[in-house]
Amino acid sequence: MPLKMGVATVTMNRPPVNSLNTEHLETLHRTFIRLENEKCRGMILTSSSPTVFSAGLDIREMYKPELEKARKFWRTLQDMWLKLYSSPYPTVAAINGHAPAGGCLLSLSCEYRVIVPKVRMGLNETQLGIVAPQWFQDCMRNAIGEREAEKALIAGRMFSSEEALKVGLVDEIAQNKEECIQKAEAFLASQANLPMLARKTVKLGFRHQTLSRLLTGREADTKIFIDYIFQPKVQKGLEMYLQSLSKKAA
Ligand SMILES: CC/C=C\C/C=C\C/C=C\C/C=C/C(=O)SCCNC(=O)CCNC(=O)[C@H](O)C(C)(C)COP(=O)(O)OP(=O)(O)OC[C@H]1O[C@@H](n2cnc3c(N)ncnc32)[C@H](O)[C@@H]1OP(=O)(O)O
Repeated sequence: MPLKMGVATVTMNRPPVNSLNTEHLETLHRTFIRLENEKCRGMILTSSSPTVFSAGLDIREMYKPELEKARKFWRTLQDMWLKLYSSPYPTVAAINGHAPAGGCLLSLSCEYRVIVPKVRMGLNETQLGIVAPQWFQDCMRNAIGEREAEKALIAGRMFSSEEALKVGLVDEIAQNKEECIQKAEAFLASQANLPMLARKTVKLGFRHQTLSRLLTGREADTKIFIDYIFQPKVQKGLEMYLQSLSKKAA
């Protein structure tokens, strides 16, 4: 995590697709805490993969899990997201590859998004037979508005880079990762002279409702997750999805 002029670039590096298991989520969470403690001036979130930003939650954490491990997984996801979404420093996602589901959530939790061409992003959970949790949905709604979010979430729509720009899911398209990072740096530079306290206060004001919805209902949210994924038909769906992903690789 190099810090250049107080700006950190956090590069996810969990091959092959940066899927988010408990350990990876813990690493991200610790990183965001550290950045806050070190009074970081801005953060760029990106990926070491040439084709994938993040494939979202690691489906193997939800497929036939032990109960306590599944609970820990979900709480760690909540912790990571609460830290990122409420970060006092400016955040940009340099989306240099596909960003389905939890990968899309990571980018939506940043303040500004730059994407490369020919990749896809969105909350596709419905297509997997699972449901994007309320706080995932809130992040999408906050980015693109009620009507577009409702349509996208019901369909589990994956947007192309161009569609994402058109609907406001991202702020800019860059030609490649290098340009993506340049544009991310330019956004952070544009924020650098703003008084930090005022900036942070306005940001948290906008995000307060979404944050408190989870903060006041964390246990209930965990229970909803556990009850949902332990249903036999949901497990069957996850099994088939995992098989389809493996078949694709074969
Ligand atoms: C009322 C209800 C309320 C509460 C909610 C209840 C439940 C909902 C809970 C949570 C919400 C879920 C959020 C998620 O994030 S679920 C994950 C969704 N992700 C996806 O659908 C992406 C799947 N992956 C892909 O589409 C492609 O892999 C991708 C486009 C990202 C990259 O393609 P590429 O061709 O480069 O790689 P692959 O050959 O497909 O994959 C390589 C390797 O990685 C494995 N893989 C891929 N994605 C995942 C994943 N998300 N988790 C685990 N493993 C993954 C894939 O199987 C291959 O493995 P192997 O065959 O062993 O090489």
